Amino acid sequence: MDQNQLKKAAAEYAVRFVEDGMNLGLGTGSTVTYMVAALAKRAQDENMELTCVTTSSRTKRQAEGLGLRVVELNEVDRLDLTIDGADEIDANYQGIKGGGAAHTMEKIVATASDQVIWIVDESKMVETLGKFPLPVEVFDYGLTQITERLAEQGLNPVLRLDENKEPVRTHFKNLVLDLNVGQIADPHALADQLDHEVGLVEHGLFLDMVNKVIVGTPDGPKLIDHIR
Ligand SMILES: O=C[C@H](O)[C@H](O)[C@H](O)COP(=O)(O)O
Repeated sequence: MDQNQLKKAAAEYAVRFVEDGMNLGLGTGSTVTYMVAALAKRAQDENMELTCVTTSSRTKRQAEGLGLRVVELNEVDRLDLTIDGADEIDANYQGIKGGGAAHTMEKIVATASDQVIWIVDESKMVETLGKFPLPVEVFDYGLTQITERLAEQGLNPVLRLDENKEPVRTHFKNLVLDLNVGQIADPHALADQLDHEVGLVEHGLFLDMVNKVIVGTPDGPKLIDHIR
């Protein structure tokens, strides 16, 4: 099975946790694309009433195009469940997200959710975070200075460029620095350090946030439950 088949299997498994009447957070990325397709089908087949909040314009377009009801986050009090992908998950179920530059919206939505499920293929599961560069969203204003400060801390920031060598922009029109930090032995310490960095909008460390992980494996989707 290739990586996309594993992603799809995990994504399709996840929609069983959706219940009629839920307020749902929908993440971003290739795995989420499979999930949104499966969700829309289930909602239609079972005539479910769902209210969805999206974490990118890509997901919004797809969800609305498939007939799901999408509202702004400010229009709901809480979300019952958010289903999202991840770039790396360690042995303690801490994650790195933001490979698609959507981590700021994703973190706000995850924080507003009672339950969070991550759907990944098995290549994303690691012992220790850090092989995947850690994304941080920053303003244009003060880019030179924040880049230098992060470099001084040994975090090796690299401005993310697209295929045309233009800077990647987030939903909020900000920039992304990818930090090449190597093995992140203490994710909480690094998150704390980044949380105190002036001009840093949000980083891609998602700590103590996930309740269930669904891992696509060649033997079928594996559910890791009761994480917190
Ligand atoms: O910014 C993007 C998100 O954090 C994605 O959830 C993450 O990059 C995983 O994406 P994919 O499912 O495409 O591997």
